[in-house]
This record gives sequence, C-alpha cells and structure tokens, in this order.
Amino acid sequence: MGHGAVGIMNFEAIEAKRRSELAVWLNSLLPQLNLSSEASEEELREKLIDGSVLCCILNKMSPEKIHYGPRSIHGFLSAMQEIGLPVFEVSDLEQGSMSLVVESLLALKDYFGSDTREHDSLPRRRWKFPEAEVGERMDGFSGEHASTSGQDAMMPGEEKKNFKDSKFHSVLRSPVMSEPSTALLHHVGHKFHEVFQLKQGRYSDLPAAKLSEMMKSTSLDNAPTQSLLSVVNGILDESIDRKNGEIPHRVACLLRKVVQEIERRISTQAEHIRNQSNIIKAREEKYQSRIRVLETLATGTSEETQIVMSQIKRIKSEKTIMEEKKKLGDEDIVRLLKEKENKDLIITGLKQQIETANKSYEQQCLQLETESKEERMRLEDRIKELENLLSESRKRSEELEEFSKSKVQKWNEKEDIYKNFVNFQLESLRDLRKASVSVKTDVAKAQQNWSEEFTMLGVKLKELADAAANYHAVLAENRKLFNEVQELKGNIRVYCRVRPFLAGQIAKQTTIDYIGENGELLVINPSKQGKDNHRMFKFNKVFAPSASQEEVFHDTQPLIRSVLDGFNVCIFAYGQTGSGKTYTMTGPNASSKKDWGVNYRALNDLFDISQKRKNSFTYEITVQMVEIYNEQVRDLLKTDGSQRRLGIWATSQPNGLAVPDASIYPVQSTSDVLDLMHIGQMNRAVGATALNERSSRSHSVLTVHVRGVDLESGAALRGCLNLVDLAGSERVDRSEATGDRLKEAQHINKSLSALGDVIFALAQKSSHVPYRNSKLTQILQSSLGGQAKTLMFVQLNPDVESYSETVSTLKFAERVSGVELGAARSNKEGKDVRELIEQVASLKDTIARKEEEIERLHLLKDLKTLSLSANGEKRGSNSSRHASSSPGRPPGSPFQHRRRLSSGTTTGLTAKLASDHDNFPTVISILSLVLSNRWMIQGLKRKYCVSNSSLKRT
Ligand SMILES: Nc1ncnc2c1ncn2[C@@H]1O[C@H](COP(=O)(O)OP(=O)(O)OP(=O)(O)O)[C@@H](O)[C@H]1O
Repeated sequence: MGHGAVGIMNFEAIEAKRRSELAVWLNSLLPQLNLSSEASEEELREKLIDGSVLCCILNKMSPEKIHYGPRSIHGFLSAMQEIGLPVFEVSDLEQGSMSLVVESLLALKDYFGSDTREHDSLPRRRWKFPEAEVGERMDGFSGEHASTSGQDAMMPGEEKKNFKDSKFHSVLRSPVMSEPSTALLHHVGHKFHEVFQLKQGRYSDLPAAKLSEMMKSTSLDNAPTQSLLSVVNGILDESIDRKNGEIPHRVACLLRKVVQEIERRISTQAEHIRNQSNIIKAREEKYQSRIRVLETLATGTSEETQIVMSQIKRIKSEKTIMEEKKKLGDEDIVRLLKEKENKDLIITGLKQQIETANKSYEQQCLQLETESKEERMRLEDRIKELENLLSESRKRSEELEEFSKSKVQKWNEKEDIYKNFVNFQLESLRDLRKASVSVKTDVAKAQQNWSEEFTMLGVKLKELADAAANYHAVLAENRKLFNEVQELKGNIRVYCRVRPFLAGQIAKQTTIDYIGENGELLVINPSKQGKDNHRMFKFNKVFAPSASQEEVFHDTQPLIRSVLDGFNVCIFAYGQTGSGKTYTMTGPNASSKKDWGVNYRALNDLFDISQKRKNSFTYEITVQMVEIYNEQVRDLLKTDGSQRRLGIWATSQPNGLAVPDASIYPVQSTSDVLDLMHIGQMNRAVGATALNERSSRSHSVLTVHVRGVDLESGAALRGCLNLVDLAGSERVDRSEATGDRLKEAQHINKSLSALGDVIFALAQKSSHVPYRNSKLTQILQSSLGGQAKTLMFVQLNPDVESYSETVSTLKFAERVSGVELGAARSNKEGKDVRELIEQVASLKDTIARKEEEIERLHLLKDLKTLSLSANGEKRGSNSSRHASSSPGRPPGSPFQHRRRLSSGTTTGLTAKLASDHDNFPTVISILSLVLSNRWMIQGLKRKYCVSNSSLKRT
C-alpha cells in the first residue's frame, strides 16, 4: 500500500474518530439526539442540517444566545464568528464535506471544555447574574449581549466592569480564563476589601453571628482570591495593631476559612493548569500526528490535499484560539503560557514547516497533477493500445482457440484413424504372420503337388500341343464334313416356292393342291377331270405361298457359308414370268430388311461370317452384276449409262471372273451391296409384256467373288457366288409376243434350253457339257460344274391359267433335282498354283477369243450358205444341227440338244489336258487351222505342259 493510501486511511480513521468524539459530546448535551458514536457524515448532516440542533447547543452553552433563533444556521455561525471560533459554510452542512462542520463543533466543544457538565455549570455560574443586578450593572452595554438569566452571585462591581468591556466579555467565555487574572484579582480583592469595610467594618468588630453567617455563606466561594488575600492581610494587620496580638477565635476561623479557600483555589488552578497542560500535550500529539498525516498526504491526491487543507484551516483556527487564550491567562496561565511559549514556538515552527510542506506539497501536487495528467493521458493511450491489443489478442486467441480446437479435433480424428490403422495393420501383420506360416506349409505342400502336377502337366501339355497341331486339320475336317453333309443332301438342290395370289386374284382357282413337309407338291388341273388332272412332284423343299423371305433364306444359308470355304455356288430362280423370281432373289423392297431377298441376305450373311472369322481369315469380297439380254452381256454396274457389250471367258474360270470387262466393286458392308444393286436394278432392261407389265426380259447375274486368306498358313480360298434371276420361262406363244418381244423370248428360251442342256449333260456325266451354247451357261460355268453347289428356286404361279406352265416348270425342276453333280471341290490355292491358274486363265482367255472368232466365222459361213443356197438339203442339215429337239419337248424348251463342237484330234499332252479342260483339243485344232503360227502353238503347248505338271504336283 502507498503512502497516499495509508494517509487516506489514517485520515478517514481520524475523521471517524472526530465524528465519534462530536457525537458523544452532542449526545451528552442533547440526549434526545441519540446519535450513534459511529455516525457517518450523512447521519450527522441529517441531524444538523435544519440548524435547530446547532442553536440548541449554543443555547445550552450560552443561554443568552437564544435570541438568535432556534432554526437559524446563520445565527449559529454569526455567534461562532463572534466568539472567534472556526466556522463553516452553509453549503458544507447541506452537501459539502462535514469535516469543517465537525471541526467547528469540536472547537465549540473545546471552547467550553472537555467536561460538559463542568462547563455546563461553570459558565452558568460565572455568566449568569440576577436579573436586577444585570439590569443595574449593564448600563450602556448593548442589550444584545446582555445576560438575562444569570442567577449566581458575583461581585457586582467586577461584573459590571467586565461586562462593559467587550474584550473581557470574550475572555470570560474562554474556559482557560475561568479564573480571573492576578491583576484582576488584586483589583477585585481591593474592591472586596472595600465592600467588607463599607458594609461590615472591622472584622473584629463584627458580631460572631455575622462572621458565622459569612463563614457559612458561599460568598467566599464567589469572592475573588485577591479580595480573600486582602481580607487575610486585613485580619493580620488588625491583629498586629492589637496589643495582645490575639486574634479572636472567630476571626481566626474566618482566616482559616479564607486561607483554605485560597488553598483550594490554588490547588484547583494547579489542577486546571495540569489539565490544560495535558490538553496542550494531547493537542501537540494531535498536531504531530496531523503533521505526519500531512507528510504522508504530501504524496497523496488532490482530494487528500483538500482534506489536509481543511485540517490546516482548523489548526489555524485552533491556534488563533490558543493565542487568544494565551493573552487572557492569569498568572498561572501566564506562567503556563510562558511554558507554552516554547510550544508556541514549536507550533510556529510546525506551522512554518506545515506552510513549507504545504507549499512543497502544493508544488508537488501541481507537479503531480501535471505528471498525473500526462501519466493519465499516457496511461489512457496505453490503456487504449492495450485495449486494442487485448481485443486483437482476444480475437486472435479466439481464432487460435477455434483453430487449435479444429486442429486438435482433426489430430484426434487422425490419431484415431492412425490408431485404428495401426491396430488394423498390427492385426493384419499377426494374421499375415499366421498366414505366412500356413502359407509356407501350403507352399511346401504345393511345391510337392506342383512338381507332381508339373510332371502331369508336361504330359498333358504334350498331348495338348499335339491336339493344337491338329486344330487346323480339325477345322478343315469340320468344313469338309459340313460340305460333305451338303453333298449328301445333293449338289443341285431344288426348292419350290409358290407365289401367293396377288391383290385382285383372290377369286382365282389354284393349281396347288397339297404341299408336304418333305418337299411333296401336288398340283391339279381343275379344268380337267380324270386321272391326268393332278400330278405329284417331290423336291428338296416346297415353300407355301405364306412362306416368308426369312424362312426361304434359312434353308439357303448353309450354301453361303460354303462360298467362304472356297466353294462356287450358284443360286438361280427359274419360273414363268410373274411367278416371283425377282421377289425371291431380290425382294420387293430393298429398304425393308424384312422384305430382303436371297441376294441381300446372302451378302449380309457373308459379311457376318467373314467378320466372325476375322481372327483366322481375312476376306476380300467383290461384286459384279451383269445381265444377259438377247444373248448379249451387259454390265449393270456401269454408272455412266453406257450399255457396252461385254466379252466373256470361253471356258470356266477358276477365279470366277467369267466377264472380265464387267465392273467389279469391292464391298465391305451390306449398305455397299444395297447401293450397287440399286444401280444394277436401275440399269436392268425391263420390258412390258401381256403377262407382266414389268416383266424382266433378261437374265440378271449378281456375282460375288470371295477371296479368303488363312492368317496362319497364308493359304487362300476363292469362292464364287452367282445369284441369277432368270428371265421368264414361259412359252413364246403364250406371251403373245411379236417382233422384238418375240426375239427376246426366243433368246430367253434358247438360253434356258442351253442351261437345261448343261445340267443334263452334267447329270449324265457326259464328257462334254455344252456350256458355250449360251452366254448364261458360259457365265455360270464355274458355278454349274461338278466342283460347284447349285440351288434352283422353282417359282410357281398358282393360277389355274398357268397350270400348263406350272407343270412344264415343275417337270424341268424335277429333272434338275435328280441330277447328281458329284463332290464339290473347294478352290484352294497355293502360291505356285495361283500363278499357274492365272496363266491358264490367261491362255484360256486367248483361246476363248479365238474360239469366238471361229464361231463368228462359222456363223458368217452359215449365213452365207443360207442366203446363197436355195438348196433345202443344206438348210435341213443346218437346221438339224441348230434346232434338233428332244422327243416330247416343247419348242423353246431347255431340254433341246444343241450342236456339239467336235472334239477334234487329241494327242498326248492335249488328251491329258482335256480331262480337265474339255475344249482344249478343239481349240488346238481350230487354232492349227485358223492360225498357221506354229511357234504360238508350240509356246502354248509348252506353257500348258508346265501348268499341268505343276497342277499335278499340287
Ligand atoms: N412370295 C410372294 N409373295 C407375295 N408377292 C409375290 C410373291 N412372289 C411374287 N410376288 C408378286 O408377284 C409379282 C410378280 O413377281 P416377280 O416380279 O418377282 O415375278 P418374276 O417371276 O420375277 O417376273 P419376271 O419374269 O417378269 O421378272 C410381283 O408383284 C411380286 O411382288
């Protein structure tokens, strides 16, 4: 705790003590007040604020002041001022510090002495006079200060004199001056003596009763000491004057009494002086403590300074009082004052010290105030800074707290995760250890088993390697078996399809009486009665009118796969005009997949299968499309619109390119095929006939060439698929054609007859197959030979009116279905073989061209003969060669026998070649005749020798 704080505490304690002292005094004066000895300033203020208590006190102490009014604070203050006691301001009592009020009242208390009872009586005894005496003796004294209630007896002369002196009036009020001074006493004593002499004469002369009365009365008590001494001296003088020197007893008693009174007074004075001395000592101590307090407060606050200033004020007033008291002391008091002079000096010194301390204190206060202001400002700034820092640090701490909380939470979470992870890892490690032990055991066991199995596996692997080596052989075997199955079914297969009645033909009668599941077909002629009106046929399959395009193709599909295996396949539709050939082969609407005919579906299938086999084979698929119209071959895929007549190979070509000049397009998808076939359809010649207004009068041949390469062996397979939509097979007379239409019909019939001739030549295993009798058979040569697979769709019109055509068609089909072509062969090509085949093909091409020339020459020759000769013999010979018909066949029937070119001479090499290429000897002989270029013939022979030997090797 600092000096200032200690000082304040001390000061407050002193103030409280002083208030307590005042309260005790006030209670003793006015018990009805009932003030607490620990009364606070406010309680004290409450009691004193109306002024009545103050006036009561004053009245109690000095009853003559009653006229100031019981409630007048100003009156009280005026009285105090008049007395010379320290006063306070009214505002102090109302709301200011009560310390000044306390000081003032305590000064009043001190003024009247510490013992209230003593002072209560003393002044009364001293100040109050009988009213008559007062009135008598207070002539000329201001009535305002006159006492009206004094009762005690005093020396009238003395009192009057005293009361006439205002200063004396004040002195009388001092408790210190309760006894008169020496001079005063002498004066008073003298008067007393006079009084005694005047009133009572000589003491000795006084009667005993009078003396006794004097002795008994209290007049001595009130007589001044000087008077008493004068009385004593008078008695003594009187006794000296007497001759006997005897002092009468009663005088002696009076003397004794006076002496006793004087002694009493002296002892009382001494006692009083001692008391005063004690009081002064106490006050000195009080001042000392106040000085210490002030010293302590020198470093205190302005408030403390204010309090100290009030203390100083009080001390000053007390000092003034003390100084006044000093002036008014009697001899003892003078002596006492002398003794106290030193004290005064000390007090003066103290005062000076206090003033000095006060000044230094004020300076210090000022300095301290300035410093405190600066310090306050600095501290305020600092406080602001600190507050800012505090708020910032609070924010930061909050943030940090938040951050640390989240961090802690995260770390806790992580810790948990790591703990779990570590536990899991440890657990896993334990498991792994266990597992590793068991695994080691297992591994040992497995090693043993493995070595055993390894041995076994080696054996099995060997078996597997052997099996793998045979895999391709097995695949080839599979294909072979598949094709053998096809062969067992017959190499020329005939499917019969009956067209439904068209819209508007519902009411017509049908010739189809029965269709069996195993290919039986019963046709009847409703217009005929009897045994011959019906006929039963049997084919590989008969499709009823209700059969869908998909069903029809389903049974065709196996042949398509054969093409990818390197077989030549020919599918053609045969039937009268309007019987549904185009419908079956192409379909009514290419845009609708459901309506697709065999052509689209076959090609689509080819792509599908080739795609499935892409890991073992790569396929190249190319397409040609030609038509044969009036025995002229036209390219249907020409996009320039030109209808150039194309040449064809004279003999069957192993590569399937029967028409080398025709456009050939590679196709990779069904859409390519659709586009090409659309072009073909547009280019196809279409003519109107009585039977079918959109009847096609030409054969259309769509040739699909497939070349596949085995990715493993590099071996190539070459297959050819001919899809033929033949022209109508009806008789010329029924089509009612004339002119160009007749000519078209004749060409159609001729080509169909040639087709029949080829098929039946093949059926009879004839050494010569007349392929060259028509363009159609020439083109289809590679697909109609013994190495190919052939499928014929026999299309029937169920209309009764077409009965005879139907029967004719069915008969043709029946004979075709009976043909056995022998085993089909795949066109496998080795590298050397391929080259040789190409050479052979080239040679064959050359030969074919020569053959064409020869034939043209023959024709020219025939025409010349016909035109020049009127000889029927020769014409008959010609006609028998060209138009001889088989017995029972209708004119234009495909079963007409055609002229067969003579085989000519066969020699060693040519005879051998002839077994494979039947036309070769003829070619050789014709070439020998037409071309006399021997070297050419020899060259050809040489080439064929080489080719033949190579083929044999293969
Ligand atoms: N199976 C069938 N279902 C429904 N309609 C068919 C069927 N077969 C043929 N037709 C219809 O019969 C008509 C003649 O068919 P298509 O043109 O195919 O005969 P065609 O034999 O090709 O004639 P042409 O010899 O004149 O070319 C066509 O309108 C065709 O749509």
